Amino acid sequence: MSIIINYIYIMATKDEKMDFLKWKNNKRRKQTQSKVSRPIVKKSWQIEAEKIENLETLYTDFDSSKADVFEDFPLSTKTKAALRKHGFTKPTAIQKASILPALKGKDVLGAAKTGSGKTLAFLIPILECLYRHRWNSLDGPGALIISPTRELALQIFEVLCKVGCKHDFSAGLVIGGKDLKEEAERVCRTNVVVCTPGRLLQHLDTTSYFKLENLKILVLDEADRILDLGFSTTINAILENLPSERQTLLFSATQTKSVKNLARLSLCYPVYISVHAESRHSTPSGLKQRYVTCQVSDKINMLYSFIRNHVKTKTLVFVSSCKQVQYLFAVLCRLRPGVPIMHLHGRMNQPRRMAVYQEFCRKKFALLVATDIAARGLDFPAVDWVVQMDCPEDVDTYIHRVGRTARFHGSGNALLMLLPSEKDAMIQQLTSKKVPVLKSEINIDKLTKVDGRLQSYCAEDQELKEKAKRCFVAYIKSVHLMKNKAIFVVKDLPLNDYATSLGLAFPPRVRFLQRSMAKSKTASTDAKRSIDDKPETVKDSTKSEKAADTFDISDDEGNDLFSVKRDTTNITDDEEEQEEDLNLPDAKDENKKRSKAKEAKRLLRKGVKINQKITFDEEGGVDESWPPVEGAALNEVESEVEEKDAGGIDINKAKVEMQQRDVKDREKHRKKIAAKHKEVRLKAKEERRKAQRQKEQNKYRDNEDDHSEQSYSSGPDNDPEVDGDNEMQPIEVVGSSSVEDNDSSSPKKKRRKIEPEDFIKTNEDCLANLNTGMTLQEEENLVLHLLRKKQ
Ligand SMILES: Nc1ncnc2c1ncn2[C@@H]1O[C@H](COP(=O)(O)OP(=O)(O)OP(=O)(O)O)[C@@H](O)[C@H]1O
Repeated sequence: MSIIINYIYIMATKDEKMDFLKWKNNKRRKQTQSKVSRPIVKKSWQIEAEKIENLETLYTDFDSSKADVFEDFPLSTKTKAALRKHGFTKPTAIQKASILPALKGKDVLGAAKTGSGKTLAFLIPILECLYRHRWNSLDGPGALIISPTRELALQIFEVLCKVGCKHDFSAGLVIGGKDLKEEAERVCRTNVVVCTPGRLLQHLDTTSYFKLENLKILVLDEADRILDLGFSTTINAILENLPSERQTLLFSATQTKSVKNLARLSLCYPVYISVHAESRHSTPSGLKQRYVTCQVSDKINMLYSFIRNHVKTKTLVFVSSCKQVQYLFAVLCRLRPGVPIMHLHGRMNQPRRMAVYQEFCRKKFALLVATDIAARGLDFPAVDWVVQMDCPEDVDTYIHRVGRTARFHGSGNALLMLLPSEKDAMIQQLTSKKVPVLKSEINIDKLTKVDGRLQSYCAEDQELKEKAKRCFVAYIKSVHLMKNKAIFVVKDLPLNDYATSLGLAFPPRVRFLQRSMAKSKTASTDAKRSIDDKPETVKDSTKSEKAADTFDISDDEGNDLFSVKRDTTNITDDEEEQEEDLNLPDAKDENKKRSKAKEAKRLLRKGVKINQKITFDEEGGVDESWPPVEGAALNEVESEVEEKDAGGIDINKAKVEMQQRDVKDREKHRKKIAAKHKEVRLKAKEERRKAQRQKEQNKYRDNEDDHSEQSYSSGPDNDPEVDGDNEMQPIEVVGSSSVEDNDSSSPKKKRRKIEPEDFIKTNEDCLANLNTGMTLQEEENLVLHLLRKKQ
């Protein structure tokens, strides 16, 4: 091309050359001009990289104490936009203090009062961390948030969806009660995993392709709870799967400072941030706290009276165990105090739990009875009252429970019911931890008493009675297992009164308690003996006694996520059930049993017959009666003896009687079944026989003309068409199986398998039809004659 241009240039005239040079210069000038003015178009990733670089430089110069709004924070535009969108404009104290160190990549231990916005304090650094690392779905899990309960995990997930709505990360909720396989497929592609410890470990164990080796940031919400004994094995197993080079954030209203716990997390120069450490109280300022002292037997009356006086409020009631929740919920539903009643505990199935949680969030006025699964972290909107029917395990539990109200600058009320035995020690502990709780006096006489109604409910509803029994045992068990023996003294509980207040006539027997009391008795006598022998051993034996009473578990009975913190090895579930079922006579109950016997006598005198059922057979005779006549007679005799003894039910006698009745009943039942089977069998045979007869008659008619001989030998047993001579043949043939065997050539004979019953019937039928009109003697002679002839 250039050769051609050069050739043209040589050949061109001077003017032409001048023009060409002009044109060339002009073009060059324009080209250089356009190059200067055109802006450099950068790729989006380049812009993003620059922004991230700028953000990181801002971290060093930023003073969070001077920043009043999120807009001032060195955050990505996407995070800021989402915060704006959801109305989060001003950061709270904990957010101000902890976001910056977390952005800088430091390990943070954050502590602040309940409802002070700790969730955002860890969610914002998570989003920024992944944004800085330019994380995407192909990178898998980059952040992990562990929560102690499913409800709290769901709540965190919902807030994450709000503040992360402008980012492109994927987030997943990994909690129990869902399809594991389906979850496994998604969890590997999830960038931010919000989970409960048990479910996460399940995935780490079973989902082969789920790996956390790229994890950048780990968050433990309610860290002290997650790091306590209840979760220790699960958390240790999870930590083994995490990379050692990661950032760790721990948040709680009651933060752990246990070096042992923190050492497990291998924190790197952690920053401890406690924004309310210097404040006067450890609970929110808008929270009014009161306590009342009452007997355990007055608790339900007090709760009912409270509800009746606070119908237009949203109330959360805490009790110690699932079984107490179940019973309270059942009776409150029956009592209809005029407010929607809900319940939440760990033994409910997952969809139900979630439904209750969401419904209570939505409701304006409602009452939720719950165990401590609702104590931590849950942000139910506008709760007016928190009522603690049972004394919490410790002050931390108290702080979390009451923290469900008066959240985020709001106000609320808390009421704590204390037994006289619990009061002093608990109040002293609360005061020492800066919890301002005031005493309230209650006029017990003015309470609305519901125990009478509960007793009648229990009498008419066996299921409710069982619930009451379980509630009783569960409460005693929870008190027995509490760590702090200065507060929780099970032997001071008035068991009889408590049982009556639940609607039970007698307190169910709590066997583990009796055993443990017997143990402590022997321990104390041993100690006495050792005092006499060696004074220096006293200390040790008292210690061992205390150790026997001291247990080491948490109270989340029934919550599959909360594993037990206390040592329940001495009390098995089976035992508990037995204890609930058996109400064996006690020396103490002697009087009550006697009065029951008297009551029975009174009924007999009046002629009241209880639960009598008589069934008549077809002839009008008595087929069945309840109670059985023999049994009733037996009872009468026994009741006389019992009256003499006046000592309640004799279990051994009752057992023997029950066994005898059982044998009789089984025999009767067997006979009935056998008779029924026989009837069915006979019916079937009759039908078969009829069908066969019909078939053979038809065949006989068809072949009658052509093969008369054959017809006789194989013909019907009782064919009415056959004549005198031939009538005898079928009897022999049918009766003799050998004939059938020998004459294998005849297909007709083979077809029918003759049963012995058939034979009897057939012969009878044949004989009935073969009326020759001769005498028996004549017939015999004829038969003999024919046989001889045949031979
Ligand atoms: N900066 C903010 N601006 C407005 N509202 C906020 C802000 N931060 C948090 N909140 C609101 O405050 C309430 C309590 O927040 P959050 O649940 O995070 O408290 P918490 O400290 O984690 O409580 P707990 O100790 O009980 O777990 C929530 O309803 C939340 O939406």
